[in-house]
Amino acid sequence: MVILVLNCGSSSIKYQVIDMEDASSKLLAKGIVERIGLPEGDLTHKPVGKEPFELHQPIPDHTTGIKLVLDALTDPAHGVIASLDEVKAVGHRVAHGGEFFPESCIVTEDVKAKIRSLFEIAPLHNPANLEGVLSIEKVLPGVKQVTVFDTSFHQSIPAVNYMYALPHAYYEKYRVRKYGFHGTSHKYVAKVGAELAGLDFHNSRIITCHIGNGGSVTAILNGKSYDTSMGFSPLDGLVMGTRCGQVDASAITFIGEKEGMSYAELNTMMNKKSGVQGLTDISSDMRDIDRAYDEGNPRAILARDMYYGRIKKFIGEYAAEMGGVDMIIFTGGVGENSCEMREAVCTGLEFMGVKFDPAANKGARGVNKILSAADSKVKVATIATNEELVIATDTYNLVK
Ligand SMILES: Nc1ncnc2c1ncn2[C@@H]1O[C@H](COP(=O)(O)OP(=O)(O)O)[C@@H](O)[C@H]1O
Ligand SMILES: CC(=O)OP(=O)(O)O
Ligand SMILES: [Mg+2]
Repeated sequence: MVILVLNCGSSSIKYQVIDMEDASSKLLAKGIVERIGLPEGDLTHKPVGKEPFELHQPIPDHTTGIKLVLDALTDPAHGVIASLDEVKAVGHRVAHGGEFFPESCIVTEDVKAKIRSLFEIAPLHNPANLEGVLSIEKVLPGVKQVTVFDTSFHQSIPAVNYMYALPHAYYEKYRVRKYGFHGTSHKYVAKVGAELAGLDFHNSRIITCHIGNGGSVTAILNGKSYDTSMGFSPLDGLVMGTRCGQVDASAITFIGEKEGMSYAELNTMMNKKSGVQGLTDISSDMRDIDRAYDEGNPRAILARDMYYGRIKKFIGEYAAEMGGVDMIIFTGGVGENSCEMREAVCTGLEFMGVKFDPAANKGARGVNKILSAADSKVKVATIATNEELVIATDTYNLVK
């Protein structure tokens, strides 16, 4: 069964086409549409076994982007299917599922309304995710659609870890609590990592660090999410590309009063103008920060030290919460590629049984690999995440 997987971000669409059967999956193509809504957009299409294809043109919205993807998929030269009729189902990543969705589900009017009701608390993600669903309704009417939520895996977090110490009425009225994100990735890499290290996923203490443009750390106790660094929205926790992560809330109300900023402006400041971008005024992309760091730029040095330091703090916190840790896993764009980050975070954790192997770490990019010494009490690994494969699997199981 041919399944299209869409991961619609605020300005990008990542996609994969996967042929799923009961016991196997075959990747047919993957790619990315970037810079949606900007004067010049890009499509990079990578069909398996064929030459890659690129397109540079304005892409005003997600519907246009999805049409370009479908054209690329059926193109005689670089396509991978003869006609769109071959696409039997579409699986979508949705960032915020609130308390509504402990599991993936088939899209209905009610599901769409619930995704919409969460726009306010996931403004960078949910509107784009729903637009993906609506665009497919337009261009592939009648095809079955499935939504897979970042928050589902974290629904197992106990109240002691998900409640905020705010007046209880706000939880009752608005469900203000920690939800957590990147759940699909945390669960996937923890399972793959446990297998690689010979651990029992259902009887282990694993800390997963998903470090991309957005980033979060999760404590996984006996196969279930026990705590995570993102919160009510994908803003909390780590220092990120443009998001501030953990900050004393009174600093925000203070800035708001001094600068006469509205709540919406404060939200934009924290979500889009902070993080390493805000600290350096250089870039939100860690590759640019690495370059500036190597050139000795003092603000890049401070920003990177803060970014790495915050990851280490969460590892310490979660090891304490679980009474120890058996394995630490790095994934996401930075987690899979930045040897510097992994070494900086793991150095100094010897006291808790981490014996990092810098030689194994060197040059390990986009692979699944153990990075700790053979006699390390705590295993360390980098695992390439594959949220799209999980989405395709859930989609297949729901529609078959
Ligand atoms: N070789 C590398 N070294 C350091 N950072 C990298 C490298 N390759 C990619 N990254 C970083 O990964 C981040 C993007 O990660 P990704 O998981 O794709 O993000 P998202 O899914 O949140 O958009 C960017 O900050 C990028 O700079
Ligand atoms: C939820 C979230 O932060 O996602 P991303 O890392 O893709 O921005
Ligand atoms: Mg991501």
